[in-house]
Amino acid sequence: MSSRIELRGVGQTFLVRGNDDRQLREFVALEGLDLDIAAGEFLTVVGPSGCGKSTVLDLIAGLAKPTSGSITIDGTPITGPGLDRSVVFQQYTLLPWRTAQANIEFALEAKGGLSKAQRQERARTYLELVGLTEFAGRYPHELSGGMKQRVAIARSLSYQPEVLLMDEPYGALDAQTRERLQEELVTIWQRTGTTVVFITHDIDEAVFLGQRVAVMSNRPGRIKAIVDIDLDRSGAGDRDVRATAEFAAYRHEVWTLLREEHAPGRPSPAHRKEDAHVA
Ligand SMILES: Nc1ncnc2c1ncn2[C@@H]1O[C@H](COP(=O)(O)OP(=O)(O)OP(=O)(O)O)[C@@H](O)[C@H]1O
Repeated sequence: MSSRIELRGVGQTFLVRGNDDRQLREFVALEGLDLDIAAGEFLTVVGPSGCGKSTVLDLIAGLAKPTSGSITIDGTPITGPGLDRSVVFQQYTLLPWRTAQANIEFALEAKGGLSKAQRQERARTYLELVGLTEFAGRYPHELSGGMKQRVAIARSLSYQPEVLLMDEPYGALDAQTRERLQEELVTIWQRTGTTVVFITHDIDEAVFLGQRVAVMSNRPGRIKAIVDIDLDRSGAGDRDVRATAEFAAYRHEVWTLLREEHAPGRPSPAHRKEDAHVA
């Protein structure tokens, strides 16, 4: 239940109005972006604000078409949204008039192909996976922010997508809830083998979650470097993986790459583009 995704020479140009003359002009958000995402991998994406992270995710989701280049999933061009891919956004997009369980069932109804009993069973299974069995009957306003996001994740996983696309899904959560959900997500990913692409501003989050961290350059966005992360996350709930020396070293590597983007004239000698694994 996983898919391989390839982006080749992807460019995205938007037409925007100039501040002064209000004339339409081209705005290059992405240019010549190459990226390979292996089947079943957990890839995190970091980059300066406005570098095009969400644009990349929208393109993979099929919510937009690139101006140039190609994007394929298992060799087939992506031409629009599909049930093989599911997106989780920062805002909890739950229906307020439906319970947690009914929100998931509703999404499965839209997908089709399952009887009512199967939908109910599937919704229960995924609520259990995110630890919300006891809250199945609650409405969104009766849930905490972290719980709502867990329902949104359970709903996305319930379609059993091959690819889970996550755009800053934990951005609005407090630090402790965020860490717990990161650990839960790693466990779910290990169990399901889904391909995950996860966008974040948070370097710790990117290092903790990703098997690889893709660092994007300033606009126009490209993949500047890929950092392979080899961390033992087993027992992450009991062991503070984030406090280990390995974690700190990876964190520093990603931080330095990002730092160069904020001060592009002064690359650090240890992390010049040619020293890193450039995708
Ligand atoms: N539909 C659009 N029309 C015009 N410009 C757009 C559109 N969508 C995105 N942009 C511009 O493209 C650039 C990349 O936007 P995007 O949201 O992908 O960046 P990002 O890296 O996700 O940003 P952030 O980290 O701040 O969320 C930004 O400068 C944004 O203003």
